[in-house]
Amino acid sequence: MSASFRYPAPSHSIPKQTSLKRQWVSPTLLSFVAFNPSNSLCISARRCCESIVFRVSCQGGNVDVIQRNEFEAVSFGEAENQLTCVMKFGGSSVASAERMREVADLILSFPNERPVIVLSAMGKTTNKLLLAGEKAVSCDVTNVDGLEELSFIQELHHRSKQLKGFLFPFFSLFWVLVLKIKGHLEVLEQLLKGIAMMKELTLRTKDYLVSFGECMSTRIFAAYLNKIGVKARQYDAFEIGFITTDDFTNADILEATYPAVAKRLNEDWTSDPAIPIVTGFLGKGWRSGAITTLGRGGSDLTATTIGKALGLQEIQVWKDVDGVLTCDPNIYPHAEPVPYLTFDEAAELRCYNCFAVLHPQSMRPAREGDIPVRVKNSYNPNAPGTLITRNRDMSKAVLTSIVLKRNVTMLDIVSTRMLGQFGFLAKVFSIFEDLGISVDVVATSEVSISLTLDPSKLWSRELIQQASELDHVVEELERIAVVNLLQHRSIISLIGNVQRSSLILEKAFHVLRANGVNVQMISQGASKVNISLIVHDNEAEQCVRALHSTFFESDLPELDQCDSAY
Ligand SMILES: Nc1ncnc2c1ncn2[C@@H]1O[C@H](COP(=O)(O)OP(=O)(O)O)[C@@H](O)[C@H]1O
Ligand SMILES: N[C@@H](CC(=O)OP(=O)(O)O)C(=O)O
Repeated sequence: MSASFRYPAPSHSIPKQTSLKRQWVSPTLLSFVAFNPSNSLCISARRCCESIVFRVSCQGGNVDVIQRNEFEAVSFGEAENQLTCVMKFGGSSVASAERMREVADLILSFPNERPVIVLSAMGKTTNKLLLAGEKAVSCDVTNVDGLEELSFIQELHHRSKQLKGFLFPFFSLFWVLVLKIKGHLEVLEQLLKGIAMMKELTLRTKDYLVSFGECMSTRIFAAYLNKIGVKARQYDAFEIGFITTDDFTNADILEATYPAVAKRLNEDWTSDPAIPIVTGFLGKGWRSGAITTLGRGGSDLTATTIGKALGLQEIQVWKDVDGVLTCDPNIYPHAEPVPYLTFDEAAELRCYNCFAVLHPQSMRPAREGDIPVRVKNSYNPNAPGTLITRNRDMSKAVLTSIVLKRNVTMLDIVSTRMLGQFGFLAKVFSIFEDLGISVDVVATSEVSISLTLDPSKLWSRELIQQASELDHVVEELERIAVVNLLQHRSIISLIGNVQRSSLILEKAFHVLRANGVNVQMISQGASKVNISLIVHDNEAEQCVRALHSTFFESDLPELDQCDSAY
């Protein structure tokens, strides 16, 4: 088939009075997948349990089937037309075979896009893989095949590759897929046996272990698209130029990634157009050559990296919520979608030790490439979602969102005045640098510093479990200061309009006082988009709810009045 097909909008792709024979196309006519300018259409349809690709001509409004091709995929897009956008689907969007089918329909409902698809592992596969690895460490090799998590993963992926409702002929793509997925599941079982034998699970092994999730989901999805007649090509990110640091479980993407990824995807697209289906979350360590991961939720970063690398028009991040919400809906169910955000605001939504809506680093490539990011709900595609861009109209904006980070460690460090002010600050930060620990929120006076430790680095190094490492930090600091280590604290970040920070603070403190909460530290970052308040863990959720109802559920004073007042 020609490479000049393009899929049209289902609504206008085929005349209403279509005379496609009913025995061929049942009422379950699914999606129109390709179209060429000479008025011939390729249609993917489902009849009973069968997937069919039709090629029809629709000259003069009459539709005649000119070819019924059940097993050959049609080319997608025109070679001379470049890829247009990235669509990233998270685990919640592709939690089952049925969901994969819905996501495929969703992709096909954007007729003018030539997308790169980034997929996460199906559902909770990453969590299950990690749990299986941890259990394997303390289990006998002979018991590994009985691990509940392994059975769950095997069952989920076996079921998905069969994609109920689609009969595949012998020697078709389906059998290639069966063998590939079977191969992955076998290697996974061997890996878990290896962990059980060695009785250790290093960070490097952890990354290899979780990579099975994305490697399998993308293979299943690409095979499914091909089966319904949409030509797709699967890619493992670590094979196409995603070069990272060797910080296993929390690797950073290196600059070399951008040209390498662009070259590979563009060249393949130009020579043989097929929708790229790329594994999210994964990379290759530049020194070790081993598989790395970008930190939990890292597929968002994969998507924005591809967007920047290819200079695409838009990055779409499809989730299970109606966009970025005014706060975490698990904390407060009345959270509402935020229609517009700037990259700076979105970057401040990061949350290392809780499940944030966007990966903490994912805004960087989008901002650098100035590519709009749209956060959408794959369960509710009609919801407008959130559009994230460089600038937005801030004239009516006060508070945008509230982020809660729980279980944070805080240090109060008071100088013993052995060093001058500059010397003191420099020494404190050099201690953190030497120990490889990043700090998150900081507030200083001439002789004291209060700070919270950035849990992302602590977690990746598993320092949280190793209290001795924290003791070591304190020991080092005690050479120059009196140190108070405070645990079980929460950071409440108020992301809002810089121009209205006094209004935000006034309101926030009024609410906190009314709730009898004592703020232990306050900091406004250099970006000024974020005001952070540190409170005790056990007061935090109540604070978020109270702040939410004040800022988002009741009327704020007229902004003109605020402007003249501040
Ligand atoms: N401010 C927020 N806005 C939207 N979702 C949030 C927010 N804070 C936390 N979340 C949580 O983030 C989830 C979506 O992120 P994630 O699970 O990483 O999605 P996916 O796996 O689909 O990429 C939501 O289901 C919600 O529970
Ligand atoms: N599967 C990985 C990467 C990822 O981005 O997932 P999700 O898009 O489902 O948050 C994780 O669970 O962390």
